[in-house]
Amino acid sequence: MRILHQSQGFTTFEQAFEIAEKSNQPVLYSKTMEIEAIDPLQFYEAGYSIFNGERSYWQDPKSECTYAGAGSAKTFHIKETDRFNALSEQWKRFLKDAVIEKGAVWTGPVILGGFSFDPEKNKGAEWGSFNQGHFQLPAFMLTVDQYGKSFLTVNVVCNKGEHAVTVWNQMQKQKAALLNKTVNSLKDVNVLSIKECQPLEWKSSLTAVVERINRDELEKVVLARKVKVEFDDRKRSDSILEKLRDDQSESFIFSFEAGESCFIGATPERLIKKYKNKVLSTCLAGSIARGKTMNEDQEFGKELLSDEKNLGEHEIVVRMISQSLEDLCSHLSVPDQPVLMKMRDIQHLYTPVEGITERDSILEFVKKLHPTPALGGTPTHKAMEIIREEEEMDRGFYAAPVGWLNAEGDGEFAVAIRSGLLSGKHAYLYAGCGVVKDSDAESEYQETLIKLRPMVRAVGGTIS
Ligand SMILES: C=C(O[C@H]1C=CC=C(C(=O)O)[C@@H]1O)C(=O)O
Ligand SMILES: [Mg+2]
Repeated sequence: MRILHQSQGFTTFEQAFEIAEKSNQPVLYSKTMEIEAIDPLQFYEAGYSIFNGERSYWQDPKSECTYAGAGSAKTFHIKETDRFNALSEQWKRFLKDAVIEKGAVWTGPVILGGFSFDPEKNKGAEWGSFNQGHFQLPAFMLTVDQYGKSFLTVNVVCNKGEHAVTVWNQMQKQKAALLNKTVNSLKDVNVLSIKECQPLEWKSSLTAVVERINRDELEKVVLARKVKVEFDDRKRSDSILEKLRDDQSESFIFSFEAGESCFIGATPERLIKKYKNKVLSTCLAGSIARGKTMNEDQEFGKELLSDEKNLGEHEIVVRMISQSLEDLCSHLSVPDQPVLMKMRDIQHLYTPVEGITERDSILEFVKKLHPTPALGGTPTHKAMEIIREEEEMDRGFYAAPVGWLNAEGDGEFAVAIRSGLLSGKHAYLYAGCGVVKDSDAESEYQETLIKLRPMVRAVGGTIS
């Protein structure tokens, strides 16, 4: 005799199998329950032994909603160039017959992941696991809401021919293992070297691009570069997340594992947030260092707020984002002036843009907005051409949309700057800067150094 603690959960679980049996299609079963409060990072770490390579993490700056995912009920490997529509269609199709017992607002089936920056760029070998889009529906997803309440969503794909009791028992076993796991302290991994990839070539290419801007070929382009870090062993994303959480609480903190690789970072830049009919985007461009004293910091802030070069860099982003959102929103509110956003190492010009919309899916907004001139340039097409020509590297998911999406089409995406790729005993860290007519190669280079600092520090290194 099989002993099974049959609950309401099991009855609906069986229903999902019945639907799968009849339709001959996989059917998602998704159930959420409130659980004892748990630190999402502890949950992420607990997932390591069973689900290494299939974990995800997302935290917004206000910790309104934090997700930690362990295991994959379904991975969406997006290969199509039109990656936003491809994911949208696959997600809708996948949810068609789903049986969902949703508990609270940020729970239920949620996919987490990101897209490539530019599908037309030749793929770098280090980005091999990520395709044009990589999203995971976690088998076990922890949600921690703004009040600190914790919810566990369990997602199972039910297939024709499978035995409901067997699948249920296996899921219960994994759940118990995950929630009861004690986490050991992480082994120290040392940085052997940090190498800036072709910094001199990057500076000369930037100077050449400024000349093209002065010849009116385009108005702005963001040029990025890469730093390669070597460790004496594999660096675990858990320890990096821990540092980013301590250091970068004003940022979106994310980690997406794809087998042996992991894309991880702490970005201050929201692309779009959608909840029901409300959307919010933020324009972030124009930068200056933090001061060493409070006085100096305020002076730097004032200087940034009145600096023509930086205001120009910023205004181009506000213009493009406002125009793009106008097409998708019935009402839009755009402040006249930027304000400062201060992070540990850097301060930026910041303009929030809010709108009201009738559109169903956040992916429509992602498609319309990416790449904004904070990461691409303007005119977009010309800027992308120049990035393809001038940058020696493949950006992969750097500077591209990363985030999450739920069954209602709501979600939040940020642009993945201040980020890096973990691959084997290496990490590749990225930073870029907005190049405009008044740009100077040396100061743009210095700006990228500042932007690299949080990730270099988080992997255990230093950079000047
Ligand atoms: C492209 C990056 O930053 C963008 C976001 C904020 C400020 C920027 C700037 O001032 O150049 C960039 O547009 C990066 O950090 O890699
Ligand atoms: Mg700049």
